[in-house]
Amino acid sequence: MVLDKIQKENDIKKLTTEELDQLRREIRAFLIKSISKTGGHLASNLGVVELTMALHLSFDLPKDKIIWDVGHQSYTHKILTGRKEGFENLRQYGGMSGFPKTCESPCDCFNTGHSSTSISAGLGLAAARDITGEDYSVVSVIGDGSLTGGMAYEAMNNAALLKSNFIIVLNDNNMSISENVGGMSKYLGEFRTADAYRDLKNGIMNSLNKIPVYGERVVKRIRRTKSGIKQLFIPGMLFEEMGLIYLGPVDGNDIQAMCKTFAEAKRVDGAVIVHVLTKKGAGYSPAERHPARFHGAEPFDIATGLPSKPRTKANYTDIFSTVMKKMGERDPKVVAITAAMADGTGLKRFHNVYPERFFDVGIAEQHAVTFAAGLAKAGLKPVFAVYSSFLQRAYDQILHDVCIQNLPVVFAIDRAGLVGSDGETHQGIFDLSYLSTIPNMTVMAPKNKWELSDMIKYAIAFDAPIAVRYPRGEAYDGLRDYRAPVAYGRSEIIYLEKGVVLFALGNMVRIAEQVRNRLKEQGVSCTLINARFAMPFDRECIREMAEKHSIFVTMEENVRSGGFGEHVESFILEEELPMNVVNISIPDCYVEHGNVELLKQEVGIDADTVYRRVMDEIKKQENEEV
Ligand SMILES: Cc1ncc(C[n+]2csc(CCOP(=O)(O)OP(=O)(O)O)c2C)c(N)n1
Ligand SMILES: CC(=O)[C@@H](O)[C@H](O)COP(=O)(O)O
Ligand SMILES: [Mg+2]
Repeated sequence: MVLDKIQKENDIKKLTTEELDQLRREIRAFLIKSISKTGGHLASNLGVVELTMALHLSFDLPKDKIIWDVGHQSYTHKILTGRKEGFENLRQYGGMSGFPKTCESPCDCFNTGHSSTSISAGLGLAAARDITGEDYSVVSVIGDGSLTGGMAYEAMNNAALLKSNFIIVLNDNNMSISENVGGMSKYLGEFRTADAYRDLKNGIMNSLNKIPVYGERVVKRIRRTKSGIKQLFIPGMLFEEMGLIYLGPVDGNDIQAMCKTFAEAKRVDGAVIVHVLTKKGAGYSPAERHPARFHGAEPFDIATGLPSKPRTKANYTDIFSTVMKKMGERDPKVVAITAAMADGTGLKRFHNVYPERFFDVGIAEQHAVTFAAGLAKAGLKPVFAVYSSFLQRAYDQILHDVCIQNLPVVFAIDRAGLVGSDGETHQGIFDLSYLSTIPNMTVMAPKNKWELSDMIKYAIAFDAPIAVRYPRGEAYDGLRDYRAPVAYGRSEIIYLEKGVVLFALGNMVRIAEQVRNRLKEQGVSCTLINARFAMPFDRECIREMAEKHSIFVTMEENVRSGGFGEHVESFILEEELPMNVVNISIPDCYVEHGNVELLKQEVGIDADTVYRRVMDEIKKQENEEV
């Protein structure tokens, strides 16, 4: 196996041309086999095998710096830097991350996970290098999907100004997770179909270049001129007009051609963009045919490409998807927005039925929020479906554009809570904190699948900013009989006793039920309340509980700081209610990748830990009484 010759970075440089050809096949086979077992981002990785090899052949790691945008396509880079063994426990607890991690290897120079950050980070490294007088290349690899994110343009604008030597590799597979969208995607798409035009341009440039002295000057002048000739002959003119040098497009299958272009890019002064054409899923036909399904794949059968463990129960996203379709039918003012996550958020169905009321804005969460504000201002009912961690970057738009004007935008926040294998960049554990402090914002969380449906309907009918947060994965179908109508700021009492109150939010109600059963076995009487609203939480109910309870347990899947429990606790203190508060939440830290149940134990929000903490509090109070 040629792959066995790769033990560390730069080993690839010792291989012959024939061995390189063998290596690309072996890497593909290896990726397909290992991801079929562990799951992971297969399609994007299959597309960049040759591109990654060319980068590793052309640059000197770890001296040179490669920044992978999002980082979901960094698997070949991990293999080429001696981490092949890590794939056995890819994205599992304690195992190798699915994203670049500086703690894993000196060849990972910058952590990523969220999109469109690589050009800014790369430019920062390049500017620092220039100041400190060091000598290394900086390369940011960004996909065409990630190039729909605003930060990428802010960074290119700045790169043109700074004039630092800096290489941007545009990995263009004509796909985001699903179809890429928007003007830039259309612009890049034209390069793909313009083979004849490209050949013509290359032919003319080459012929001119061959004319001694004058030819080269003419080529330079053509590049500089703003005339129509330039428009005709120079692809990537948009980038060149911005002040970046454009090279390409280059065939992302052709290692030699890419190496040649990278060598040319290194000689360029200033920022240069190398446009590489790749194919998502390349080399594995199920992934080529269904790149979106194999973007983030669950374990699958290699022969058929079908999931190894087909899902039997609906998840929260499915429920949201069904309700949105219904609401679209009921109310023609309902419009849906996604930031490049139509599949992941379940809006695909809404799109199929109401294409004219569906907006995929690209990976542009900030724009999505302000765009929703505009739609709401004009009388529509926008629902922005978004993952909790990706909404983080739109904090100011939520505050400045939606909440100050008190506009009725619905935030359907999926992946709220621990998401598992994507790890710290993707855990949705901050939204309660960042939303609850914004005046005019209402925040809800459902205990089960029926309540999610009720809350989405309630939110769409609501006339102010409102968020419904729900977790990744299977929707809870217990507590079906508890379906009191949703009322503003009111909780739902599930069992009313005395002594201990479990005041649980969202999917923590399920855990609270388990805790209560165990407390009952020990003869401890226990009230269970489904909080429903994180903001405004049910103050009236808390006051009432103080009459017959001495222990008040808040339960949430969010960090402690600024979270639900902290707000409730400060209310109890302010009102001097005679109850001791036990705050069950995630400690203020970043939570790594791993199985969600395991992570819950690790951070102390599982049933065992909650039960133990309540029993400790009971004992403490008993001791105080003696
Ligand atoms: C801020 C943010 N929003 C959404 C995502 C989810 N996401 C991950 S990869 C991806 C598509 C990226 O497309 P592209 O950059 O072209 O890479 P490809 O998958 O095609 O290789 C999206 C939307 C993210 N990681 N970060
Ligand atoms: C890399 C990235 O940001 C997405 O692909 C993400 O991994 C999707 O997560 P889900 O699997 O929860 O949809
Ligand atoms: Mg792409």
